[in-house]
Amino acid sequence: MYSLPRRALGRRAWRSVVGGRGATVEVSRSLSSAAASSLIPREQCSGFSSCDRGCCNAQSGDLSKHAFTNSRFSFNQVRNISGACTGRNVTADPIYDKLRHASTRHESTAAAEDAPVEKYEYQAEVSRLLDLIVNSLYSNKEVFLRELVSNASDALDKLRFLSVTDTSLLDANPSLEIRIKADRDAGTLTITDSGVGMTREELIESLGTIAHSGTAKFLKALKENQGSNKENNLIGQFGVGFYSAFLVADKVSVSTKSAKSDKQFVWEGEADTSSYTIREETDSDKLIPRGTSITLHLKDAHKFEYSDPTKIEDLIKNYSQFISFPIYTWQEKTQSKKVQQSESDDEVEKTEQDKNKSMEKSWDWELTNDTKPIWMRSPKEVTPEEYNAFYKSTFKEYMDPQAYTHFSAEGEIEFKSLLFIPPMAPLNTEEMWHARKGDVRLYVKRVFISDQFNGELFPRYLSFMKGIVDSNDLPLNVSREILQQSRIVKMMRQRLVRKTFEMIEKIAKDEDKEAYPKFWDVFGKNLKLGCTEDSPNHKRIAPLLRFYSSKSEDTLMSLDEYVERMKETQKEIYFLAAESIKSAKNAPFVEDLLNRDLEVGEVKS
Ligand SMILES: Nc1ncnc2c1ncn2[C@@H]1O[C@H](COP(=O)(O)OP(=O)(O)OP(=O)(O)O)[C@@H](O)[C@H]1O
Repeated sequence: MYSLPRRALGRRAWRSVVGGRGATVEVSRSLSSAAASSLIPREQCSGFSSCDRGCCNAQSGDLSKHAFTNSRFSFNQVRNISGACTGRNVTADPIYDKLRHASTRHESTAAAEDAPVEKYEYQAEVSRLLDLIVNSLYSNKEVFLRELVSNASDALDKLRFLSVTDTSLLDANPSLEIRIKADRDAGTLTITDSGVGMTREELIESLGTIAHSGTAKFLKALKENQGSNKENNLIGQFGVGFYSAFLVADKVSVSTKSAKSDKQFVWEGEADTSSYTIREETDSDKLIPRGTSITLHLKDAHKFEYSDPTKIEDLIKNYSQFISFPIYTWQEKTQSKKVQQSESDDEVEKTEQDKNKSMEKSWDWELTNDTKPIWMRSPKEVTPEEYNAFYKSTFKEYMDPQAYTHFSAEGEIEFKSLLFIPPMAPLNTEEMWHARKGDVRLYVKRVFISDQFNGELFPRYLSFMKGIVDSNDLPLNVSREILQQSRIVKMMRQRLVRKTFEMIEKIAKDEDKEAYPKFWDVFGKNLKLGCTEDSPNHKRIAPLLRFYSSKSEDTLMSLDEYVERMKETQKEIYFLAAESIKSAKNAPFVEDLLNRDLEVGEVKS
């Protein structure tokens, strides 16, 4: 009864059922590749030919080759790398050498004899973003800590994953942790992780360009909302990643030692400038075994608040309680201390307590979060507030999910999962039909593997789902190819889809009659697409479809309700693809059906 054959729908209506043309639109190029295509070809590059030593032209071919193959370098960065042509052997890194040699500006200033400071220009988009952040009136500035801790956690995840195949990466420091130190006297806040760290090129690539999804999305939304007063709220909605440090700091310094390199580098940026610097760390007191240490030099207006260890502890508990690595904060402790008993007469006067103890203040690291992943806990122990908080902190969302489910699959395959239906569709409608990085995080035995396998775990029409999947059966070195051929993954996918339907069905039966229309408004198109793309689940999806009709003009109705109202002699379901119920009713042949008291459904065209 529910099958909707293409013939019966007609071309226009069919298109509307499968989601319209939008369903096949490709995601537009990312900002990073757009940046790559805007790189200036060698022959147009004045920067190369102005080298006063005449050596850069000879090398520029190498540079442009590098620039075009590495989409994240903008020409500005390439051109402004300083220290060029000095012949100084700053680093053995071949890419860096090429960039350095090709540069024509000589802006390096030697901070120490052997550690020249290299100055770089930000990509234009970053400058714009920084300008917005620095001058932002966005009041919820504390989100910066959530962003930096989440980056630290990502860096630890990356290291843990790499160390599965190369245990030597952990040699320098076996512990995987985050430490946060608020220093009242210095007015600084330092977040240190023992994660994967960054090489010099990674620093340039990551902290000088916009090559990552969250910030790119932010900029896109910003463009779409230009001139409106929504700009400040967008910071909260999208998160601006690392750059959010400038919400509270006027200078940020990042000291980082990659697991892949034997050198440590320091990146420094200040608010209100269009450039940043990088130098090698040579001070032996400041060397770290591996990882990244980010120091925020707090703005005067925020010094008091964010150099307060208690405030930092509260923020971590609030925003980052679900990070699965230990987060230690530097806290002052008051301990009772035993004192030597004096035999003098004066001492006899003191109370017993005073005699034996006095209070002692000291500073120490204190574990501030619970490191057991929420999906490993029993659903009975987790509160709805915790699920909502987990959703918001993990997926950087600012609203609660519409629904969630937490379950373990046992038997032939074993995995645990926590799935969420978001409250809103992606702002960029083109993204609606594509698996987005970050939405489904795959773990194997608690080790984070990737957040780019949504397409393997969910069908396209459910690409809006977010969640965690932690498998006990997959190998740790799992790749997309393995996933695509794996029988285990096929079974996991079936279970995940089934659980998703259960959640949607639950919303449909919710006592709150507004809940399902709200869901339908956001994700109705997805279900229509599912109806045509997922024939094995056809019968499960069809009862979830909703329409307006000539007898239900203001309230969405289901096919079941239509069937219940059908006349005894009526054999067919009548429907029409139209822009609105009003235009459907005006269609000439509908009039005849209405005169015969037959109900006509409307499918949005
Ligand atoms: N603590 C860190 N350790 C290692 N790399 C880092 C660290 N912090 C930032 N990075 C690098 O800088 C990049 C940019 O960080 P940023 O927070 O701006 O965006 P993101 O985390 O990639 O994206 P999003 O904020 O959308 O999740 C990261 O992708 C990562 O490569």
